[in-house]
Amino acid sequence: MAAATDAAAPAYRLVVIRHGESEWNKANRFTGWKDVALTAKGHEEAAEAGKLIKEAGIEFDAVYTSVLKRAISTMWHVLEELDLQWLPVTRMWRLNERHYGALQGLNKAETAEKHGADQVKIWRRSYATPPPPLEADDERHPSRDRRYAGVPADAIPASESLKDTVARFLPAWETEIAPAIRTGKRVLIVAHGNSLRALVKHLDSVSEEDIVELNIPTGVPLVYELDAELKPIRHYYLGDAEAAAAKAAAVAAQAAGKKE
Ligand SMILES: O=C(O)[C@H](O)COP(=O)(O)O
Repeated sequence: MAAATDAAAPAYRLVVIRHGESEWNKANRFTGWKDVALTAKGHEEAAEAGKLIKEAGIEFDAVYTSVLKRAISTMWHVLEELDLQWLPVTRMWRLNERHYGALQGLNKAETAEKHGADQVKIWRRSYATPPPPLEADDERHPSRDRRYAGVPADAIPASESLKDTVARFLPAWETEIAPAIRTGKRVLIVAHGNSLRALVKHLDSVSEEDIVELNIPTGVPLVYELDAELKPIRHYYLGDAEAAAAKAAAVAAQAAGKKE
């Protein structure tokens, strides 16, 4: 795609979507790399995301997603709504959700009751503080999951801060996704709340202070219009902006939410 001549006209457009509601989103549990499925509502959200993209007349040439089924299933719904099931898909562990360490499986509200709301907000939204790690011999440790067999042992996390997530996400962006966009490929990324926070922080140069208050809603297409240097000109959610903002606020409030 030629670089835009009009300053307001984007050179490129990127669409990113957080997966639809998952079983552990519904149960208000820390999920991270636990490979949970979408709920019925999550499947509906994913199909609705595809419909919104189709109504907006947006097309794609390449799709990137994680190796977790809540993102992969969301991608399938979107491609089905667009009748683009044939598109090339790249599944990358680097697009996985942030690893939540030993918090994975715990209820967020119960964890806030036990450790305090401030501590949970630090674990969920701070930039450089990781959650407590998994022990190496924990059966949940990713080194025991054959889908990560090709990942160097020192790259497999037992817990991740957002800073760690940015550091392992960016090689995927710099070496595969951004070059594809620069060749003119119209790209869709279907990923996770915190791996997308990592991308948004990079794209918009969000400060370590401001990133604390950024939350990504499930299943709502986020459109980035980029200039020739892949710098954002503007970004916006498709569909009802107030509904997207309300969903993002609900994500922020989960630590005070549902107990099991
Ligand atoms: O991994 C999870 O628990 C969620 O997908 C993201 O959780 P968070 O919004 O609490 O970071």
